[in-house]
Amino acid sequence: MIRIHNLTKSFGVFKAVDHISLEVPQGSFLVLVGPSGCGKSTMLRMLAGLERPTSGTVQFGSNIVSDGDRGWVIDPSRRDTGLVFQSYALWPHMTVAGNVDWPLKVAKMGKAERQSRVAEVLRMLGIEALSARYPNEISGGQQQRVAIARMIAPRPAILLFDEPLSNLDAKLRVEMRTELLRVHRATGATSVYVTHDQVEAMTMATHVAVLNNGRVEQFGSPEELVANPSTAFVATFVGTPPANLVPVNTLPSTRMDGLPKEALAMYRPEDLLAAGEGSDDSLAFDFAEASPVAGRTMLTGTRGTLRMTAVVDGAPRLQVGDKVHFRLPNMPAALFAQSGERLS
Ligand SMILES: Nc1ncnc2c1ncn2[C@@H]1O[C@H](COP(=O)(O)OP(=O)(O)OP(=O)(O)O)[C@@H](O)[C@H]1O
Repeated sequence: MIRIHNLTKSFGVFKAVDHISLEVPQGSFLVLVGPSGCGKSTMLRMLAGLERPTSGTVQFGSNIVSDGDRGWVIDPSRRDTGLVFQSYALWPHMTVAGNVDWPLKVAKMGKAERQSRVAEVLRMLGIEALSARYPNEISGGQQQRVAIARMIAPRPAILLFDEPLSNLDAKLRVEMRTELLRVHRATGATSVYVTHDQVEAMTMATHVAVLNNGRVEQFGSPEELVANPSTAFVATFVGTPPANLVPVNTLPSTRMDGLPKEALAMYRPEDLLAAGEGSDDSLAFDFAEASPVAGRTMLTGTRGTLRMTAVVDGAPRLQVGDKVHFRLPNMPAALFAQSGERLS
């Protein structure tokens, strides 16, 4: 179990992490997701013991491992955590096996036991054939596997990942997601994974915390966040593609009835229809792009700073310069205040 209570980290007057509280049970895969600068890495560094909280506590199982109010932090090497960064940070002068063996040596494990554990984790990551190579003799994806093997070798109870896949190409990234989840399950550890990529978050997590400006916008399962976003930020951040928000006062009059004029209306891409001609229940946008997705078409239009995306069957044939008319359902899926809070 990981319990984070009122965790805050200030740099001068700036709060990078601002009173965050959340808890996940053992074996969870918690993803911290949000835009650049929202405080994800600072959170992870506090979990790793690399950064002292300004206030609040971090608890792993029954142990408090960081206490900002009392001003103490258990050393990173004594927290039973493993850490993998975006840059793999392998030791260039050591072979693959040497890199994986190193933390076991530091832990003073006996030689025979070390050998068998190194072989076991290399096998688990499918890199046993590379054991005698040096880091500069293997690919980026293979280096990332070595970094993961090195992290799990000492059997830490908590695995911490900071954007571990962002240096890999798109195809490898998708493969490594599955691989990482397999390793996570095989170890029985609790994982915390930082990413700015909501697709990664939604596909991997048991629990997601969407961060924005150092605060948790919403904490829940991927399904909950998509089905029931509690803020406008979450509504337009998660989902493939994310939901659309339109100011109520720009809706066609047939769709505005009974809605508060100042609010933002949320429409899901799959609830819209697209046409080349306008009607009294449609909104006109400048056609921007269309792409095939799983036998359907994803269509996007822009109007000033507004963007609208629909996923439809039978899309009209459009070219840049054409108008696309999105037909709206009777009621929006949700309403948000201009400030972002959910109204209904
Ligand atoms: N040592 C520091 N001194 C001052 N400000 C810092 C320090 N470390 C981080 N910050 C600030 O705290 C905020 C959060 O940083 P953090 O690295 O946690 O963000 P992030 O969400 O991980 O972003 P990214 O995805 O770009 O890595 C940023 O505005 C950053 O500039």
